[in-house]
Amino acid sequence: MQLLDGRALSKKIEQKVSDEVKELKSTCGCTPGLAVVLVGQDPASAAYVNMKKKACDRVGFYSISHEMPETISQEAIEKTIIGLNNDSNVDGILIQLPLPPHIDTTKLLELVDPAKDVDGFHPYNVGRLVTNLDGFVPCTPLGVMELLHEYDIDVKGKNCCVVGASNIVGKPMAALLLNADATVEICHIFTDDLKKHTLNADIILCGVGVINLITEDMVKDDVVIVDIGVSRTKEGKLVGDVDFENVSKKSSYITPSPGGVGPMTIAMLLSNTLKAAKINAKNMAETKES
Ligand SMILES: Nc1nc2c(c(=O)[nH]1)N[C@@H](CN(C=O)c1ccc(C(=O)N[C@@H](CCC(=O)O)C(=O)O)cc1)CN2
Repeated sequence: MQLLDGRALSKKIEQKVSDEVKELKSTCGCTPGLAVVLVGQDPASAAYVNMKKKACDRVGFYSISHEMPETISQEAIEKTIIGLNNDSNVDGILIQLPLPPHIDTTKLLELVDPAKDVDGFHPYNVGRLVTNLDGFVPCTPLGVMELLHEYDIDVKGKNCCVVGASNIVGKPMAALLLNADATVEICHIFTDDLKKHTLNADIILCGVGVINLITEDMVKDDVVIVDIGVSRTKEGKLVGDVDFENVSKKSSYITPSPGGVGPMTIAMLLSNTLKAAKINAKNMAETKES
């Protein structure tokens, strides 16, 4: 069994982003900028935003966060997003999810300029992903593809079982795998007999947030396991969806959780923001020339 070490790969990607930022600064004087919108007091969301800010600092991005109270109105958040769409210092905009129940999340995601949509949640970018066109791809599934690539795991022709059908993880994960010529099954809360599907899979990618959902008897020998779930036990320990201790014995490759997919999410956010900044810099240079 070999570990898919997301922490190590994320450091490598950060270094590459950092080098490219230096180059961008020296060639055009541009500093990539990321704006984060955080609504409410959810401690996990606040921790993720903090991790994103620190990562921006490490690679030399400009970053700004708009932290808003739980009771903020839809209109006030919309106004903030419109302001960020028009702010030339901001290349990427991210709305930390989930949002409080009184907020219309879809409407806000649709308001983000697709060219600044570094989370890849705007329907424009979702459409480009599904049609296998270049665009912004959600960070977590993009990070999973990078991790598989790093360990030379080719998904072409493989039976991949995606467990979880969320807009952030499951659906874009399935689209990326399909674009890479995998045979893809998506299982979800209404799937009858999950084990029947997982037992048939060469690669299982699970992101539902249910502790020990995937057990040893549900996987075949030499399976590749990508654990995208994050939960906290009663004792406060972070764990994934997979019974790591027992499933790892049957796996060829497996992600630890924490230390697997999570750090890749942040690395891909940096990579997407750099991509947005480079496109902006190129567009600005072309406008100046003409
Ligand atoms: N706007 C978004 N909201 C959310 C996203 C997202 O991609 N965009 N994803 C998740 C949360 N998330 C980033 O926002 C995220 C989750 C986990 C990690 C991570 O590095 N986890 C570490 C453990 C960290 C810890 O010690 O707490 C790991 O797994 O090793 C980073 C980002 C939902 N919302």
